[in-house]
Amino acid sequence: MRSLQDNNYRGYVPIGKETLNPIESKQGDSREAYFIGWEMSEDHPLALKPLHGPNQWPSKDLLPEWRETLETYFYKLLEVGHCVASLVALALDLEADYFRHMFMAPAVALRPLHYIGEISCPEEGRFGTGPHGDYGMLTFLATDENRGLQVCRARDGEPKLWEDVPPKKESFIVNLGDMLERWTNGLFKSTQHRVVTDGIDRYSVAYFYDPDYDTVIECLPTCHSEEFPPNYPPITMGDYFKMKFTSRAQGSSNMNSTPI
Ligand SMILES: O=C(O)CCC(=O)C(=O)O
Ligand SMILES: [Fe+2]
Repeated sequence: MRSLQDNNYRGYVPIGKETLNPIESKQGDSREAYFIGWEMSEDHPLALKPLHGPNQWPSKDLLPEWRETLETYFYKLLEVGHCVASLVALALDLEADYFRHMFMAPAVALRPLHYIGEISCPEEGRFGTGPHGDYGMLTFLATDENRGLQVCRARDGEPKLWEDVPPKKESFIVNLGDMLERWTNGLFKSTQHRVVTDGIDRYSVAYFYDPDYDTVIECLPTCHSEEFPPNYPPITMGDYFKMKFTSRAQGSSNMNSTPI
């Protein structure tokens, strides 16, 4: 297929091709996805960086309104992301626009997802989406009325307790990502989540609100003190993503645990 996912992770990902948690999954996640990011021509200076470049669009004959619909959603959600990031900043005793300069040409991603209606079985390693934490700052999830999403609050507990997140019309489910955990020195925890499906097709749309590629993710000034020094070394957004993609390709789990 012409729109198959490219090196910048843009385009179509067939059913079972992606495995978010290679340790716990015995097969690829039973979903298909389509990734779009910030639209950028090939000759744009930023397009030299990983994750950046043109999106892959199916032909207009095939899906006449696909591009316009997704682009409208993409840029509207970017505004929503900026608003919620301001609230996060205020909650952390920072200026409302604290994060804004980190989102000038951000590596945000929009991902419509279709779950194929398999019956998931976590004990046998069959998931709609394997257990993981999202890598960036915030994720805005819109889902249809079918259940599937679960979160684990006590991520270091054994056995892990997974709770259903009931779908709610006209609302977003907001997940906190790994970067927010690193920025806040563990005060905000990256939401560990997974999708288990029960034989019914399910649709969701994930929007990953993630900063510019070169943003350094380091402990925020209001989140450390002498008794509570930074737990995580600084890392750029780009290097963090590279690290996560590499460890996923090498078969590591994407579940986070509290650093000791
Ligand atoms: O489909 C969902 O509800 C969640 C998807 C998800 O967690 C992801 O793609 O990272
Ligand atoms: Fe996720």
